[in-house]
Amino acid sequence: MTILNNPFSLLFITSISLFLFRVILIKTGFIFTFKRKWHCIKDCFHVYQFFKVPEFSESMQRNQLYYKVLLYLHSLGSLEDSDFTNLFAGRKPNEILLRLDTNQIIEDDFLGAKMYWINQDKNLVLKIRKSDKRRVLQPYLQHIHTVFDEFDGRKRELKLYMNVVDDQKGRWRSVPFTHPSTFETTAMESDLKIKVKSDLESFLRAKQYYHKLGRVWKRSYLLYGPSGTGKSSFVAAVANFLSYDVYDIDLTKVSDGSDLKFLLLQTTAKSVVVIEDLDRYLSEKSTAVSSSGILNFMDGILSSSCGEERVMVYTMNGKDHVDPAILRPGRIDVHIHFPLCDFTAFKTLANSYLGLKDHKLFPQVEEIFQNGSSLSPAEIGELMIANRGSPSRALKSVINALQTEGDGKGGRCGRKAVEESGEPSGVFCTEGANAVKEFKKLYGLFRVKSNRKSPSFNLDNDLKSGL
Ligand SMILES: Nc1ncnc2c1ncn2[C@@H]1O[C@H](COP(=O)(O)OP(=O)(O)OP(=O)(O)O)[C@@H](O)[C@H]1O
Ligand SMILES: [Mg+2]
Repeated sequence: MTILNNPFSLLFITSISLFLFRVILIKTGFIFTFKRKWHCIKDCFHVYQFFKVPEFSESMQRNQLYYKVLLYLHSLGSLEDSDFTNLFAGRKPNEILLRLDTNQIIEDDFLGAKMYWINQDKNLVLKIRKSDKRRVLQPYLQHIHTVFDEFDGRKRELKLYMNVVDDQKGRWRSVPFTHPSTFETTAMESDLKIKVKSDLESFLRAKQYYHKLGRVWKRSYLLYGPSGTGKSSFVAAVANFLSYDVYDIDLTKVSDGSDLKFLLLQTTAKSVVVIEDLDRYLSEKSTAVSSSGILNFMDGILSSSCGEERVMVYTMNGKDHVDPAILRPGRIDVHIHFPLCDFTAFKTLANSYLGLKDHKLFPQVEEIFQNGSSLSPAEIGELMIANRGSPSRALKSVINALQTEGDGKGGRCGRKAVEESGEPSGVFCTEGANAVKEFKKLYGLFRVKSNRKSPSFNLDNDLKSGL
């Protein structure tokens, strides 16, 4: 009793009690439970409105807003404070990504209003107080667009989509696209690399031009050449260069022409749509899609929005037995030949695989290449990887392989070339030195014309005039 009569002791005991009470409140879930109950009570006195953002439209086209909102929500700090969320490994080592779970609710504050997002299966639902709606909804959606654009401009996480037969969860499954291939790592003639890059850049700037012409804003490439010459790696390099997603179409999993169009409909803008080994599918008839189905797909005639801002790439081992209708301008704008390895490509490979800029064995290798080559960059790359501990051994094994595998007579050419399919005769000799000459001539014309008009216009003018 004497302690309680002493004001100092009383003050001390009260402070200790308050401190302990605070610790209990913070350390236990009491305060959170209280807050939640309080929210529930407040909810009863407010009228809410719900706005659904579905992943697909009625015509099964992907809803861009859905992806913008999803990306926005993943950028919010409140995701970390959720009761439950998914964790995934990121692209960088030790990177952990937080991902929304089904039915997870995310809170967001905007201009003093509380916004709730509910992640339902294939829908994102915005819950907002009716009294706040008029004031904040429009600016809030605008804010989401701005955040998305900023993020998109900085760096998007690219995705590789593959088509599946089962359509329960849509026709595309995606994984992060992490292919390291770039134009720098691809062994091809440097002139050609520069021209392809500028062709792609000019395509990116040409939206208005395509629209003025009433054409779908897309550019189609044919990559053809023997196996292991870098066609698939080139597709990855294009995607990395443009920061575009990749949609890889497996034609064996497509039931018919309309199914193929449907797949295209479900791709998003800013993407590279690839069909690998098209010649094989066509000749073996290993796909249920008819040639006319392929032609319709290439034309992208379904609607202007389904083919917009796409780069279409078709790969083939050879185009000799392919219906010329498939190769005609408009369907395929640029043809790029991927030949077997030549000395220039060999030097690029030696530099990237072995770190060699020069070596005393190079003249010998060059001499063998002068007679032609029978090995692909993939084969030469493999020899270099296997012997990377000793550059001299690696070069000797390449020399050996070139001498034994090939007849040394240069049966096949060793240069890359690009063609615009608008060439009147439809033919550029892409073999050997001729190919280089023709290619330079072609791009020489590009340059001349681009000096006269804006670059984005010229490529198409060249095509239209049947360059
Ligand atoms: N031109 C090249 N420059 C650098 N690496 C290359 C080149 N060509 C092939 N390679 C290497 O060889 C491997 C196989 O190449 P890729 O898969 O791109 O060939 P491809 O032409 O698509 O073959 P296929 O016709 O069999 O599909 C890859 O690992 C790639 O790194
Ligand atoms: Mg390939």
